[in-house]
Amino acid sequence: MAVYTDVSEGELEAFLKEYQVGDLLSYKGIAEGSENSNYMLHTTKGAYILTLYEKRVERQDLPFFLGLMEHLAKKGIVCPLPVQRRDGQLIGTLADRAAALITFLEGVWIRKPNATQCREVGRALAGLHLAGADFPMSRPNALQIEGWRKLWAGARDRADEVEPGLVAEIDREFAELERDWPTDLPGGIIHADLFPDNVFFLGNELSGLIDFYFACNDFYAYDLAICLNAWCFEKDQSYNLTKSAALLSGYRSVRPLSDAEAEALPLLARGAALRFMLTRLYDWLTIPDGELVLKRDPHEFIRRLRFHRRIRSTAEYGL
Ligand SMILES: Nc1ncnc2c1ncn2[C@@H]1O[C@H](COP(=O)(O)OP(=O)(O)OP(=O)(O)O)[C@@H](O)[C@H]1O
Ligand SMILES: N[C@@H](CCO)C(=O)O
Repeated sequence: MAVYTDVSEGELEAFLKEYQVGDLLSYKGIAEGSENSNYMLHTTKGAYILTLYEKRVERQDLPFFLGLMEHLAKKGIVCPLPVQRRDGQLIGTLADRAAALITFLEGVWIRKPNATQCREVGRALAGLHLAGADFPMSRPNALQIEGWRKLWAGARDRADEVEPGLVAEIDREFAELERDWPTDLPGGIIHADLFPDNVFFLGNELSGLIDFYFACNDFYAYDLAICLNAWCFEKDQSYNLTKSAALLSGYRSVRPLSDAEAEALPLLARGAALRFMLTRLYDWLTIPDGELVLKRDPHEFIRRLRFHRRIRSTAEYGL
């Protein structure tokens, strides 16, 4: 999260009158994260997270995201619950943005996850895939190859400033991914952004999943490939095979992977690395410095992309 939009106390109090959450005691912006504006609220009834949806979230998609959280929570996945307004709606408007209140989850996200925690994440991801299978709504993935192309079009002119030679490398990558991207793997609802900062733990026990604002319908194995990118690289960008093997075995203990899914992992992981490189690159080049917004480094994902390109067998992921 981040704070792109400031909210005054008066505006917030008026907004909260639409809910049965008591009176406002305190609120503060959460600097962490990069997509939406988030505030931590304390009211006389408890703690809540207020989210104001920013550029990558379309208002028309909110019923999908919030409905999905309700659906998953009912199925036993620990995730925030959207709070209903007095009129029964889940979405309001604050400071000219679509806004929602969600329940606060206990736990912390882990800066340096261990293999046991990676196994838990694999299990939770598979659990989410199974629990989402009967969710009645669907949403195409806006960040598939076509969406990546749009981001690239907005960043390509200046990409060589970030790293010389990047334009030619990424153009080649697009050509290969477009040629080889699978078309018929098992799919359904995926989280699509299950990074360490979106998973809370209490010790080694996973205590909740947050941030469903990229959730969509896509291949399950693509979600797994996102997690390999997000959880298994160390700070020096080396790949931690122990964590990777743990994450994959955790996943497979809940939902088996077909041979076709396993074989597709290196390519899907390249696509996932490219996707996160591109959103980061775009933000890197377009968000002014000095905002209360975390600008994430695209270089990490350039290196991860190169790693996956060199993979010749899924054994290199510990599968
Ligand atoms: N339901 C919740 N309970 C407790 N803390 C929360 C909750 N939702 C968000 N947070 C806090 O806000 C931070 C950012 O939230 P979130 O990851 O949803 O934001 P984002 O801008 O969408 O970020 P990202 O860059 O990961 O997409 C979290 O790391 C956490 O500290
Ligand atoms: N998890 C993403 C941010 C949301 O797109 C990243 O680390 O780049």
